[in-house]
Amino acid sequence: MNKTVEVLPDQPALVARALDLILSKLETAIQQRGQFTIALSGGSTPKPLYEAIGNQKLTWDKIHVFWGDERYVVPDHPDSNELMARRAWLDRVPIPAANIHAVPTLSANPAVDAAKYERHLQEFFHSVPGKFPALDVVLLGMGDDAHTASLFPHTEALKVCDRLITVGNKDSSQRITFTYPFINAARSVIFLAAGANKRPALAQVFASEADDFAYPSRLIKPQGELVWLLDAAAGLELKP
Ligand SMILES: O=C(O)[C@H](O)[C@@H](O)[C@H](O)[C@H](O)COP(=O)(O)O
Repeated sequence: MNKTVEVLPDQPALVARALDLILSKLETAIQQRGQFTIALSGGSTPKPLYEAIGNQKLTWDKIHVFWGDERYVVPDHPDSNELMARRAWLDRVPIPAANIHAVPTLSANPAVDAAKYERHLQEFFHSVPGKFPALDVVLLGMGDDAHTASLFPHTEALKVCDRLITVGNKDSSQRITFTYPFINAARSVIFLAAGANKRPALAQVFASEADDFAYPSRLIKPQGELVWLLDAAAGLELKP
């Protein structure tokens, strides 16, 4: 694992750096493999990044968008990660509808939809059960409790290591999430974390010893590249 930690002066600088990184990986991926695959995170931090990507002139037919996690709500629900990304970016660019690989949430059974998303990913990547296909980029945020995607502390989702997709739980609300082994198969994992409220969780995630199940972002150790992009408020005391 190749880990880098960058502390940017503020959130606009963090977004600008994330955009640079993603555009560079997009260009390399399309040159080398003819397509670019990215999994998006929800939350508030990435929204300006999605808006910035939506302002770019890119070869949209070669770009495929997935979600690393999704709330178990209908796609037009205000909590939907898909809705946020569509409004901020995807509905503003000529990306083919087939390139937007939204998480299914309409079967009224999260486990059924998780399995459905897994099958879709396996078909897209021509992979077989037991293999973890590599996305070019998985974008992640981190909650104040050190959760990432919908992998929350001390939940069953953290024990799922033989699937790509599973059901996550935040208190009583159900989610669909990449498993941590699937995230770790990515060529690049980019965390975006901003705000002083992230400091206590970051201290645990970066500590040499701590309980991975209490601080799930610790489980993210990709075979490829791990990049933490922090603003100064979040990264002030970090000794990478
Ligand atoms: O569906 C979600 O909410 C996200 O995927 C979640 O994991 C998010 O990334 C973190 O909670 C950080 O959220 P902020 O960016 O708002 O701090």
